[in-house]
Amino acid sequence: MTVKEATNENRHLNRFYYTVDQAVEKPFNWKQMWRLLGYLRPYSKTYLPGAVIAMFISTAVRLIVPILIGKVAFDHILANQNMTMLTYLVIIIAGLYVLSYVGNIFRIKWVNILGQNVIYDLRQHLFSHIQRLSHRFFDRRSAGSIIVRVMNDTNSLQDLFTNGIINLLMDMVMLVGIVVILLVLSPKLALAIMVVLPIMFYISTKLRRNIRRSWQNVRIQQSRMNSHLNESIQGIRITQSFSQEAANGAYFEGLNTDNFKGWRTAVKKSAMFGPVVEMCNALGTIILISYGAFLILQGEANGGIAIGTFVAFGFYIGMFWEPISRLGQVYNQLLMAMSASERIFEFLDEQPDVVDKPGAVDIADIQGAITFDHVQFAYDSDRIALEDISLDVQAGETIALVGHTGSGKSTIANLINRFYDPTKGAVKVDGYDLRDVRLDNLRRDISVVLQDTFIFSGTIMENIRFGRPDATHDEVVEAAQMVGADAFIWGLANGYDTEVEERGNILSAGERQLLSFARALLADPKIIILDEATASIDTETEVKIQEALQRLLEGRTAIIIAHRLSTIRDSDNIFILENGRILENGSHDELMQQHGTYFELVKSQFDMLDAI
Ligand SMILES: Nc1ncnc2c1ncn2[C@@H]1O[C@H](COP(=O)(O)OP(=O)(O)OP(=O)(O)O)[C@@H](O)[C@H]1O
Repeated sequence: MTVKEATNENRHLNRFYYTVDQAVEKPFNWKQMWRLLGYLRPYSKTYLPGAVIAMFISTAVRLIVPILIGKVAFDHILANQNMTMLTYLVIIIAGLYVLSYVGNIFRIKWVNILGQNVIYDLRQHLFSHIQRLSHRFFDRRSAGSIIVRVMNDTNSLQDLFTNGIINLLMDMVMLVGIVVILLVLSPKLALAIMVVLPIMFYISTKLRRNIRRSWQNVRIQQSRMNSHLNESIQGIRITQSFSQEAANGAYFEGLNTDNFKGWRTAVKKSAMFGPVVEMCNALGTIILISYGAFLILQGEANGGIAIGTFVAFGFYIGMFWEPISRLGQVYNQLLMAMSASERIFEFLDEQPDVVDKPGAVDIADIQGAITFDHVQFAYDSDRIALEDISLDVQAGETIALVGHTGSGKSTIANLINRFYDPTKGAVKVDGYDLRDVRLDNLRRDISVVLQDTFIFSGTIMENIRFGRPDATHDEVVEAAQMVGADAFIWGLANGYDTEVEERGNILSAGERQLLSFARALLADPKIIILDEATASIDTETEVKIQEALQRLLEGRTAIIIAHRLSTIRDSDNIFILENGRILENGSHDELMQQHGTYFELVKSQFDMLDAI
């Protein structure tokens, strides 16, 4: 397949676009800029003034030296052939260059430290803020788009903070300095040369923006390739089992082609910048030589210039283009910073909807009684997930939630954890409305075991310790033994010190669940929620697990969400949910006698087993 075909063929696929919908640049906004500059405040007495002073010193030296060479050396010393003065002058100029060199070294050093610190602070601020946001926030956003903001958007502010702001200051001082000096030396020649200025500024800003957009385009292509690669590797088993390697490969080829073309365009445009600056430089030099020579011939007495002025102009013209072209660059950096910071501030301004209210209390010694008092809940305003749910769970009781997919079982668990607040009614623990209790206090006493257990990268030991980091080695082993996880852990290469990668790919689903049981047991919560927790366990293991569960649940309030009804028959109370409402409830025996929905569910599971 040719490069072109590959691109077109993939156009209809609308995947991996999350990075593309984010604007690359935004108009300048003072308020936002001011907020960004606020991140410099912690360094306003250290690196910031240091960098500014160092910058002023090196800029001042660069501005003074051409005058010393032109006006002092040419027009005075050489005109009077005073060799002693010339020696002094050379020593002074050498000294000034050393000063400028030292100033530059410190400027670069401090500016870099400053920039890195600001990005570090910003990223830290953003991450700790995101960690506090409520589930609703994460419901609306993909992990990819959040990662892009924490990494890429903060990175794109890096240039502004490391070089941009100080360069902006330095270039402005330099430009104003040169213009003033040129006007003082010879207004006529200065104005003639400055004709090139707007042309240069225009070309440099336009061209730079064009180049930057091309590189941005390359970054977007690479981002898409990364996303595709990530998804391809994660989903490789599904791809292979559906024999979709060729289609997937063709899609990658399309992305690769876009990337390839993007690079070519960006490199081509970048190569144009140097020659354009050269041309402007040449134009300025031509004006200087032609009009400057004319003014020299005219003589100082007749409104012309001295030779030293001509020499100084030559130096200044050489210094002119650098700040102008860099100002264009800083301007572009500012526009990029506006869009990146807008996205960062959007996250930072996002307030968690579940927070501790002022005066929130701790439940002194949580017992674990749970009450739902006429609870209504909706994830989105137009779709009710729970309607008029009332239930009472005594401390230490085990209840089960049963119902079809989407009936609201996990939503009940989410409300007990206070991941969301009910839209009507109240959820209470030990009689306390959860909205009046400190979140930390509540969640410390609740453990959730999900069917898709999350395993963090690290050792088995660290994973079990997750909910109680100060647990000793023996306590971890004891917890694992109690839930029957100990045997398989010793079978791993390094026992408890075996490293597992993120999501625990080297473990079976059942093993991951046993780990999460141990994790929950070690955390020693008063309330435990098992959401489909025994679904991945085979029947033989299930018997062991049932015993482990007995131990895990002993003395705790338990909410078990299970499709497999055999796991819940001993529960004190079973609630049957349908479309977010409680249809019936009671013990297994009571419900079986009622011949209602529960009875039908049990019967259908038995029929299924019989059929097998
Ligand atoms: N984060 C969410 N945002 C929006 N709607 C959601 C969210 N989570 C669940 N829902 C919706 O709320 C309803 C109840 O979902 P819930 O997850 O509580 O069902 P469930 O009984 O636990 O289902 P399952 O047995 O499949 O796990 C469903 O209609 C579901 O589509």
